[in-house]
Amino acid sequence: MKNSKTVFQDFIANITLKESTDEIRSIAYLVFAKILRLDRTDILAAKPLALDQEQEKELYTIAQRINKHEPIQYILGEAEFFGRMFKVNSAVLIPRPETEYLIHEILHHTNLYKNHAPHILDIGTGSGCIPVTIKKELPEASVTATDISTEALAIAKENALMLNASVEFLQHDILTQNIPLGRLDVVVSNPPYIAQTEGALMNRNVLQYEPHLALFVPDDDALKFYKAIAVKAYEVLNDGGLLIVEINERFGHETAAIFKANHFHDVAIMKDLDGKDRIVKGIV
Ligand SMILES: C[S@@+](CC[C@H](N)C(=O)[O-])C[C@H]1O[C@@H](n2cnc3c(N)ncnc32)[C@H](O)[C@@H]1O
Repeated sequence: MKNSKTVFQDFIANITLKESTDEIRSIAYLVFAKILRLDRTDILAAKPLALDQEQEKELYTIAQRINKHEPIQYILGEAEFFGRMFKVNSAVLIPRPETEYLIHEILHHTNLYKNHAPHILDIGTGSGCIPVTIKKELPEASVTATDISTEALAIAKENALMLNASVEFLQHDILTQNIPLGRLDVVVSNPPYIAQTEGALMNRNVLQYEPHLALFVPDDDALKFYKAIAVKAYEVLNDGGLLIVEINERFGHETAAIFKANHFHDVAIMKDLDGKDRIVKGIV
């Protein structure tokens, strides 16, 4: 009879990706946790394991999808962000660890609000990972999130429901519409910021599977989201309010200049753990 360890080894033997053994193994652990409810210890313990036909077929199909470079998060329909699992599908960007940095900065800023519950807006919410996390970490906040994509908003709403976070969602185009809200304390956004020509250098798993609406901007106007966000956020932020955005590492200084040109003060560029410019923030 097979055991959990040999089934795991057989699964890995079916993966033909060029990634390192460690990366393939961590993908396989995610698969086994979700599909067979087995963690690393269960697998290493080589427990007797008899798969039924359906499970065998499912593991085979997953291996084929992995071999076609489909991100494991889309295959399993979930991704981790700030310690919580979020549903994802091909209509939403897979939440990235570097985006968690925005959450830390917002929590730090909202510590300043002792006497009133802050109102926070996330523009271009995708899976809803930012507003749902903020609401879970800061339950007294009033949180609104927008996206142009109805498909993305559907997933974001599912996540809010699943994680029991009360967030208001609005379909909204930040490039052509003003922000339809009253006074805000924080505006946050991780907008599309990859120039079309940069796309040519990206990995197949991103390029073929993640939504281009979430990723790309034209080469000749790569900062168009930051320009629109800075103008419109300034109009609706309270005095002392925070605008904070994730950026393309190539455009830290240009994005900071847009903030300054729109009257934000204390404008700062912050680096991620790899030392790359990753966040720009400013105060009204
Ligand atoms: C880089 S993704 C970020 C998703 C999510 N906030 C995250 O950090 O994982 C950018 C999001 O902006 C949305 N978007 C694209 N164009 C937009 C527009 N004109 N107005 C509002 N949202 C837009 C996309 O649908 C996508 O969900």
